[in-house]
Amino acid sequence: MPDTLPDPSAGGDGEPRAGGAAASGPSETPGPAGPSEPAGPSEAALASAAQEPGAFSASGSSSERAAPSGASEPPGPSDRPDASGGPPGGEGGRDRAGIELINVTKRFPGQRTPAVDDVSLTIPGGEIVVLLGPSGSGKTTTMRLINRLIEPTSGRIIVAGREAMGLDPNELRRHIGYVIQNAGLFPHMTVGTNVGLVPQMLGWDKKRIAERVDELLRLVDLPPEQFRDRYPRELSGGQQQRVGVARALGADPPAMLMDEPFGALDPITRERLQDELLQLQEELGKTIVFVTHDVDEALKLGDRIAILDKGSRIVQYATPQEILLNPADEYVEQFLGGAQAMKLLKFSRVADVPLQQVPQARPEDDAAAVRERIGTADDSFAIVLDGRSRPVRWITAADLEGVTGPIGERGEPAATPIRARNTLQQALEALIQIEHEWVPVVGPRGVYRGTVTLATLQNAIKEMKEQAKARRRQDRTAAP
Ligand SMILES: Nc1ncnc2c1ncn2[C@@H]1O[C@H](COP(=O)(O)OP(=O)(O)OP(=O)(O)O)[C@@H](O)[C@H]1O
Repeated sequence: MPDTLPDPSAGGDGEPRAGGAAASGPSETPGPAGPSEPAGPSEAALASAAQEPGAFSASGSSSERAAPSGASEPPGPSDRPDASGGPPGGEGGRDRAGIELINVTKRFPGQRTPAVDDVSLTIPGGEIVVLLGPSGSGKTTTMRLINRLIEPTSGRIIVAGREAMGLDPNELRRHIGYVIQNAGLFPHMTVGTNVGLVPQMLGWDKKRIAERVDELLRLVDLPPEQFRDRYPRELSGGQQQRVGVARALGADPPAMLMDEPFGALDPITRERLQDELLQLQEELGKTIVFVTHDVDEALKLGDRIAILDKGSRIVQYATPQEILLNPADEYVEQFLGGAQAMKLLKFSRVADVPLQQVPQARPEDDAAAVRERIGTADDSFAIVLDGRSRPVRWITAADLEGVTGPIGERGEPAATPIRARNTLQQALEALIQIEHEWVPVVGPRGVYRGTVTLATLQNAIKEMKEQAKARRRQDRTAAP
């Protein structure tokens, strides 16, 4: 490993970056030091420096996207885990690898206005929070403050219950993966070496690194045997970006900062990578801060979105649904660009609406008992689940006429399920395409969650509109 490595992330988007860790111009905080690590490599690589897997990880490696509680307020400081200290992965930090900014200001030398001006923001553990704002609003600066590539002028940052300022910057970055536009891969290293960089910095042995590299490449859908020995220039933009994500996940950090990771990709690749990120998140449940200019990307990916104005001033911080139904002001409306009703369908998730619950059955269940569960209504049925609670068939009372003993393989095959993270628009498309009037909904590992019908969608939209109307009335009453 050479002593000094070039910094592919510096000026990746053509602009000099604050605290860019170019080989000759490291970040404001010193780069990690260690016997086996390079001096001054890419900030992306360094910022995603490693940790022992799971040492700091959110409990439960999978989390369904959090259904909004209806309240637009994020959890307040009192909801966060212990901010007073304790080891990473200790009681306070393990549950929720949340991030909190408290009155954070960053004023660059010689600048009249702060790039980040007294910002307070709570990023709940296991969620994707999108920072959406125009160019120069301070999104990147905010990200770099979180992993201490730059230091705040004032204010506090809490990461997984610990004061960031009290942590060694290198230790902090071991808990936070960092993905940037154009991936920031080292061009002279193979894909495998790029992805294994962080475990290598941690001093893992060769076999363990090789296994982890292959595992990560598979995770981002790049078959290791095809991709591990290629160089970044031999990959498409989308593939490079996937490698960037794999590298950031190197040592399973509980949190990831993603700064316009898909900004340079064509729309189709971009959509595909967004879908992959959501799928990955369903399994991994990371705390992700994601920066974008693109409102559709924000609505699609964000569990919550912070809409920023100059100085990272938060104009609105709420779920996508809440923002669409109740934009805080004209600035937010302008950002949304109209067509909110369609966007509601396009970006609200099945997980966000109440699902219909129908009787359930297992192949080994007694026919008479299932018939009783189904009842007598003509359109009644039970959904049959397999041993891993996945929907496989549906069965009516008529199918069980005269049957004794277990229901076995009776009934019709269930429609291909949709996922709880799918949008209402996708649910509508699925309902239009299939013969039945309902479609099963599944969560992680295909586990059954409920069913969706046209009526479910209609009621959900009606309910959302009524909630928004009630809130507007409340706002008008509260206005002086
Ligand atoms: N190192 C620096 N020195 C001085 N000013 C800086 C520095 N880095 C950023 N700024 C300024 O801080 C403000 C916020 O920049 P930042 O890069 O955080 O914005 P952004 O919202 O990420 O923009 P973009 O979407 O264009 O990347 C800008 O006015 C920028 O010029």
